[in-house]
Amino acid sequence: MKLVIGCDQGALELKEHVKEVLKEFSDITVEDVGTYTTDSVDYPDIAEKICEKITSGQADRGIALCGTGIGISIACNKVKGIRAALCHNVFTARMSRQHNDANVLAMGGRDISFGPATEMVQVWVKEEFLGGRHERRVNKIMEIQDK
Ligand SMILES: O=C(CO)[C@H](O)[C@H](O)[C@H](O)COP(=O)(O)O
Repeated sequence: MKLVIGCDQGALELKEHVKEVLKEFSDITVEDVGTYTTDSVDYPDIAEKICEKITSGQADRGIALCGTGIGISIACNKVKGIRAALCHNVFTARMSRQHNDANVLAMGGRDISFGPATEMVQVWVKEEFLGGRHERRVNKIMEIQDK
């Protein structure tokens, strides 16, 4: 799986931690689209970079991080084809894959500590979409963007 990851200054340390966690998965390649320093940036710009990689097919899924995860997830969800899930624990991370087929995991660097983030990422990258009734609902979500 090709994974794209990005953050603003509010989640730089969490991004570096997540990249370390992802190294345990030999079948996952990671592209980091920034930011790379603590200088202030605007999270919508990072969201666009992440989503462009996914919608162009250069990445299968993404991880989007800002201080709370809120702003960057809102921005990602403005992009057609993106289902970004702001998750706070292993349960929501798992459900976002099983029920929502989320293609972006959003987390807050000022919200989630490294321990829970580790487990959330480990679960999220491996969990599969269950389909069935969930597929009908996800299809309805995607139809909204075409109205
Ligand atoms: O979720 C966010 C925005 O909705 C994030 O917390 C941003 O990282 C935050 O807004 C950045 O704040 P800063 O004070 O400019 O670092």
